[in-house]
Amino acid sequence: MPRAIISPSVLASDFGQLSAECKRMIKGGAEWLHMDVMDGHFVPNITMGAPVLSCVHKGVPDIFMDCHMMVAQPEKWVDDIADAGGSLYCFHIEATSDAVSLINAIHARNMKAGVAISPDTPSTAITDEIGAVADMLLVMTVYPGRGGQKFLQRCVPKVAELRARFPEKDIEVDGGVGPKTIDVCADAGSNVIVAGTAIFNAPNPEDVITSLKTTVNTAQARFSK
Ligand SMILES: O=C(CO)[C@@H](O)[C@H](O)COP(=O)(O)O
Repeated sequence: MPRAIISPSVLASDFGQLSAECKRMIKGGAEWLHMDVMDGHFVPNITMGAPVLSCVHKGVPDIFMDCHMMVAQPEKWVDDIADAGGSLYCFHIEATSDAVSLINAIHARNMKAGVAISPDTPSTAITDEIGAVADMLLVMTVYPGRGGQKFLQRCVPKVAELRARFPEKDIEVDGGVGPKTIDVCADAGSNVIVAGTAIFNAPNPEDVITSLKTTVNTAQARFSK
């Protein structure tokens, strides 16, 4: 049964205090930290790249960096992100023509490989062949590019479709996810939860982390029956 994993999106955090914010999230129960890498090409925004991730990794060596590569040429950054301490390299299927080779290259650098789909991409773009070799599948529930957007409920059936085909994989949702939207995500079968605004803007982030985790674990227990 895939376990619940909460991956706070640091995009909503205080960027000047990244390492401290990551430590605070880990102390609050987060297993992963979601690092939004945006290149200004694949998405109309620029955030951070390997040099910043490397600094965070030096400050928090045990961190699991869930690197969401919103970049136009995902093949280009595998070595840099691995050298920076990335744990999972998640690329967009829309940005590559050979997902299986890219997954092999990511694995060759000892990172887990994730495959993301944007809201207008069908879940079937993740073919059985691609899904079989990927470690994680990411269904975006907002258009990639910035935090704080409204959750797109119409993306949720894609989670259910992927969960039916890949019962043992990690399936992540990202965008507008929080206490008000977690139920539909968990019921559809998502077990890795990215939340930015809902966690970082909460008076008690650790309470939100605990509540998201409980909802997901309860839903996953139903799946395993
Ligand atoms: O990658 C993205 C958006 O591009 C996400 O990771 C968001 O940054 C999540 O933030 P919230 O929607 O939870 O505020």
